[in-house]
Amino acid sequence: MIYLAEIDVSVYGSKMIKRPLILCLDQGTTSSRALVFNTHGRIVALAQEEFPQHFPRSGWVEHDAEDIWLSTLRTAQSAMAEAERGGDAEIVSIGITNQRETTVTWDAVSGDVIGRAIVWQDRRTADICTQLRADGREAAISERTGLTIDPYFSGTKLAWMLRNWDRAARLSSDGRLAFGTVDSFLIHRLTGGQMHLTDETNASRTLIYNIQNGGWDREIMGWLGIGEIQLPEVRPSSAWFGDTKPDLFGRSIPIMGVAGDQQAAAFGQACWHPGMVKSTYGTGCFLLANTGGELVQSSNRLLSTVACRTGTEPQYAIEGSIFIAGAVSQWLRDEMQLIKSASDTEALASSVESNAGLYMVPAFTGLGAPHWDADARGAIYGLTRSTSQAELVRAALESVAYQTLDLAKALEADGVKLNRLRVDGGMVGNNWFVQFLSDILDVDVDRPEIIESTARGAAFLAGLNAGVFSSVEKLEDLWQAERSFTPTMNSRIRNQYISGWDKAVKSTLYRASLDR
Ligand SMILES: Nc1ncnc2c1ncn2[C@@H]1O[C@H](COP(=O)(O)OP(=O)(O)O)[C@@H](O)[C@H]1O
Ligand SMILES: O=P(O)(O)OC[C@H](O)CO
Repeated sequence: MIYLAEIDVSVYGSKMIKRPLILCLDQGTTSSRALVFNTHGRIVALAQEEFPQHFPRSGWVEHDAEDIWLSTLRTAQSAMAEAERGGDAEIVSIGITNQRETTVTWDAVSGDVIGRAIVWQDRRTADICTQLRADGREAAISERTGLTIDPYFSGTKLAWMLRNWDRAARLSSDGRLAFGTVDSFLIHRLTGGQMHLTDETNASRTLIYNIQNGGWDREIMGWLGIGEIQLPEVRPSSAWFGDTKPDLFGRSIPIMGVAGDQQAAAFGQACWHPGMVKSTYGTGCFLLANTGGELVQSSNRLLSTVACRTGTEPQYAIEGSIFIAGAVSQWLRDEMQLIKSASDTEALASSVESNAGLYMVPAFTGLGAPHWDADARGAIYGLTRSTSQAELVRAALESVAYQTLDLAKALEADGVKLNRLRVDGGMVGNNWFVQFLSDILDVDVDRPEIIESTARGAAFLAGLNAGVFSSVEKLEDLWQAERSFTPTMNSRIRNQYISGWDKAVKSTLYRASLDR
């Protein structure tokens, strides 16, 4: 199979086709999106569906895996029909990128999903984490997995399912319980149950995968009480992950690239060299710094994680994970009903001159890096009789920038200086927020032309593997900044703002310690 990508005409088998395209399935926390990319890395079709979030108890977050599957399938079919309309273009390869850590189990024989998927934000396994720590497992888990013990990761979620769902326990003793992250579940469904696979970036978020030797860690599984389970086989991100079942898309299409959404975003942002940093603002915020072939262990409570690779050598990144970023706007819209749409936040925040001493710590599902406090809960400090809707909205947006600063400080303490930041994700459409971020970080912030970096990264992986893109170097030229934001804030005000935030976080952590 040869693709003459540069001139946009290809030979596919014996058939001449014009315009080879890549379909990317971007399965996020709040919506499933399907995007079709051409050989210039541009989007030619897009379909998106939000799906229900379930919050059955305080701190619990669930998805119905069938919603994940059906919304993925529908958006894929719709984007594909749009992109191939006219008959002069053809999708030749599929890339998958997904919300990470979210845990799905199914019956390996019937394919039936067991219970709901437990989402990465879910905190129900805090007790299992406390027990692991009490058993003295922290150092070994951190060294082998690059992660910290926290409910965020898949391992304790899987352990919880086995302890609490009779059907899961029964299937496990019969040797037919399959475990997977969302990529794995989608691959299983897309291939008609033929393939049980995952990629190494997703595996590296499970807490049961050893990133030092690249294999599932049976000892950690034993500590968690995870016995007989069918685990997915792990492949590099740019590899063959099976062909789709012919009846889904009218023909079989190869799945040629898979990556967790944050590693895919780093790849789509062309952060291919050590020291390059990107931060994605979707539901949460995830800052990844490329460390190349070096597995850097953080001394400042950041995570070590596997990055996408196209060569033979493993690649790594250091990551800071924040649980609530764009989700603050959703909370203002859905729970507080202060705004009609997330984009209303920009005009409201711009309408006030200063933050009026108001701070919101959005620890709705605990605090992630660098604090890792599963018991912390959200708080607002500095309310007065004159506090306005606009000030509250501004405090919510500001909190995302301060949380990023906390990550940047930890990164710097680990020896990686943040010189410049590439941003993407739904929230960076908000100019006020990106300017405030640049002011608080005191660095230039680049927003790329295509903010769908996650999908683009997965399309790059699948396209490189399919031969649609000839080399990583050529792809580097496709990255363009749409706008760069330069710091303009006076340093006295900046320091004053940061000091107010630091006190707000300290108070929140103190309060959590009183509740324990
Ligand atoms: N203009 C905006 N200002 C602030 N937040 C926004 C804006 N536009 C979108 N968001 C937030 O960004 C998130 C959507 O981003 P997206 O990258 O699609 O997330 P995900 O992949 O996690 O589903 C939502 O939480 C939404 O509230
Ligand atoms: O759905 P997103 O884009 O907020 O990403 C979720 C992350 O992968 C969780 O680790």
